[in-house]
Amino acid sequence: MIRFESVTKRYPDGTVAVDGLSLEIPDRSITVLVGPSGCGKTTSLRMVNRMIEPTGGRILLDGQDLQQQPVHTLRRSMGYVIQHAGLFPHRTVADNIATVPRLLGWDRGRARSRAMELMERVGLDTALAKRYPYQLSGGQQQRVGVARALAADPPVLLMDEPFSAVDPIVRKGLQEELLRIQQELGKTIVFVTHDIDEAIRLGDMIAVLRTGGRLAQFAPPDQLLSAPADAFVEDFLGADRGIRRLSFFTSAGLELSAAPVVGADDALPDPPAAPYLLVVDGDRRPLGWADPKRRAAGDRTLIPYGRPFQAEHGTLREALDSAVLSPTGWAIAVDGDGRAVGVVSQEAVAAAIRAAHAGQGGAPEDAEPAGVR
Ligand SMILES: Nc1ncnc2c1ncn2[C@@H]1O[C@H](COP(=O)(O)OP(=O)(O)OP(=O)(O)O)[C@@H](O)[C@H]1O
Repeated sequence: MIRFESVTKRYPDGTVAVDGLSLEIPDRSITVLVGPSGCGKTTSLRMVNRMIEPTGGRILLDGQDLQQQPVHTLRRSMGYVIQHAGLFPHRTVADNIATVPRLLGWDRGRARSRAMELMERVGLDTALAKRYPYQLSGGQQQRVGVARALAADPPVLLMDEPFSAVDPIVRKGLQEELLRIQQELGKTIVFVTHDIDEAIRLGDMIAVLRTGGRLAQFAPPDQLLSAPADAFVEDFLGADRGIRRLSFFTSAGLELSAAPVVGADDALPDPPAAPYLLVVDGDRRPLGWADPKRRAAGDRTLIPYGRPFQAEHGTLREALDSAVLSPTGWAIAVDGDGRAVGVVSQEAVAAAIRAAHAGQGGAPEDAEPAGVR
């Protein structure tokens, strides 16, 4: 565990970048430091690998004061990833990744096979091994940066805005990759970002810092969203925190109704069983909604269904989004293969949200308001 004890950093010009920071960073999880520009995130992170020394307080790693540990041993136990990856421009991808193993005295062959293994782990085609950093996209460079940081299998990974320089889609891919790698490797990751959405997405714990390097709140993302400590944190979280919090509730408990389903080429039942009928293909994948009134007038166009949600592995946020996007007001639930397994109304999603907020942790069995039962 990494423990900050009343850590202060005052730069020689008098700037107090970090002010009495106390924090316990749990092992084998992702802790995000987030806050506005200049609030001391980078300074805090760099004090962990002693690129910057505190001017007050101390930092302990597994109970040992960092000051007591030789800097080079410490740095080798901590991978470090920065914005723009910071790769060595004149070294190939494989040589970049193998930097620390080579420093540790591994022979060339072993370091190289480790580099190949890590390229696969971070989702890079090993055919890129002989390229130079300038021959890669920004996202690929960041992956190399992550692979390089993981090369000597350090228990701690320090990441300073590692995904900030890439576009939102690449960034999402990198975030997913990091979560996947973390599931496999279980590192102690300290991650700096100024983006609260990234913090919520990645963090097991989130430390919100305010200008002057003071801790505003330290909490898991769900708790941060449900109970911001003060107006500063609330403001920093943004206006739609209620909606974002729904990402932490599963959709698995939503009671699905069996939609009146028809095949693409089928005639509609007469009389129709519902105001709208869900039209599916031969594999039960949704195609759209049929409106019996339109059909009667000879119009066979389907009403678009928006975006279905995953019945078992989705969230209430996705179910709500799905219901809101659907012109019929019904969200379509699908299984892992995209096959329709049922539908749920906006009202039922709303009831599930009320129940979740009432502390029931999921969706109610029926559409009754939570307080009634
Ligand atoms: N070497 C230095 N000398 C003087 N002041 C510094 C030095 N490095 C950083 N600072 C100041 O310390 C404060 C914290 O800087 P730091 O880089 O830790 O913030 P940050 O939260 O990472 O910011 P950003 O999100 O903009 O990267 C800022 O006011 C910054 O100007």
